[in-house]
Amino acid sequence: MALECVAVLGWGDSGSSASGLVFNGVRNSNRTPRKCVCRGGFSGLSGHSVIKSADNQNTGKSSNVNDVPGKLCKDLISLPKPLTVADFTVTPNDGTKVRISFKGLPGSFSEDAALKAYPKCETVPCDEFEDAFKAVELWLADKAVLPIENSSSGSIHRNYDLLLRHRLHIVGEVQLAANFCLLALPGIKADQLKRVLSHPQALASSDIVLTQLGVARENVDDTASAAQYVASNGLRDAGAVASARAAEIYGLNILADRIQDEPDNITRFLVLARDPIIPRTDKLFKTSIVFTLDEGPGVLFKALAVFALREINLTKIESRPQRKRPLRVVDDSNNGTAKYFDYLFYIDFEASMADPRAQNALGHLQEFATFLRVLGCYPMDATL
Ligand SMILES: O=C(O)C(=O)C[C@]1(C(=O)O)C=C[C@@H](O)C=C1
Repeated sequence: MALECVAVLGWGDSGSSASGLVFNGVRNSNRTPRKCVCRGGFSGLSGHSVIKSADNQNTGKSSNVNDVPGKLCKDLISLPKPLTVADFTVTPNDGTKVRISFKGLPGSFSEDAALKAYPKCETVPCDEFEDAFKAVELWLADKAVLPIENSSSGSIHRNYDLLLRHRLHIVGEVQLAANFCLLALPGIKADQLKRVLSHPQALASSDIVLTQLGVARENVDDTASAAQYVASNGLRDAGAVASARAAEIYGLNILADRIQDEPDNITRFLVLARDPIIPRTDKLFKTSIVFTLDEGPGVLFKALAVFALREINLTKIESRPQRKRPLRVVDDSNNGTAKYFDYLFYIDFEASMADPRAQNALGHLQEFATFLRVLGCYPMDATL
């Protein structure tokens, strides 16, 4: 019995950070000459592989430089080295740039969140939230950073729905305090402005200042798009609510800083990736799940009790209609048949999936949930 080695190496992800080993297999085979299929600059497998010279490939004789007197290989250094255990570790933060997709233009707060999580990253702006998901699924980006909730305007429902429709995993969260600035073309004063453009959340959060100015408000897709629009169209009667970084990128002046009504306007973003991370217990982890329940009195109470019983703190609960099953038909002996809206419940709780309490709670929930999916288990962001 001979050994056949097949190594498929060099895991490229569209020129970005992750480069490492995808698969490395050594298997037994009854067939003769042993094939080494190597890609991406490596060849050879520790221990077992034999590199053949061109001369003896047809004869099937073994090739060992020690068998060929006086013909010692001159460029031993250039020969491929056997893999070591270090080759099996993919290190995305080794200086090569991790690519992060986000919705918006450069200078948006979502890009700030991506840069907070990965300061050296290369950001990948996307038109829509769904494009940011797809960019990761299609390996155009390594991760996506998307807003999920805001301290003043609440949940970003679109992203809850997309989490379920796509199969990415939550691998992190980022809390970002957005500082809204009023921007305009250089030389323009605040009292010259007739309208102000921005993301609806930024406009709503800057209500006091905008009301004082008496300007009309115009919604655009993101704060940086507002700045870009004012700048590229040379609008002298329009301002933008956006970040100081957007002012710099698009060449606008900051007329007023910190114009948000609430001093702390915090947005929580999720970091999504193709693969989950390994849950740990040596630091604070959070787990996000989504589930559905049967109809009946106290079922949601029972679902929440699986966490309360184990002293697991819940940090967020959200319900969304089930699009594919919008109504549930229930028998009602008095009035015939009743119809109820059917919901998906999203819960974030403070425990790692490596913690037996979390495993038991989910095992318990699974006994009566009609559907349950773990969206991700990730380190908590306690910084601002
Ligand atoms: O418009 C932006 O700059 C965004 O990144 C989007 C967004 C949001 O979706 O809520 C994110 C955070 C800010 O508070 C305002 C807007």
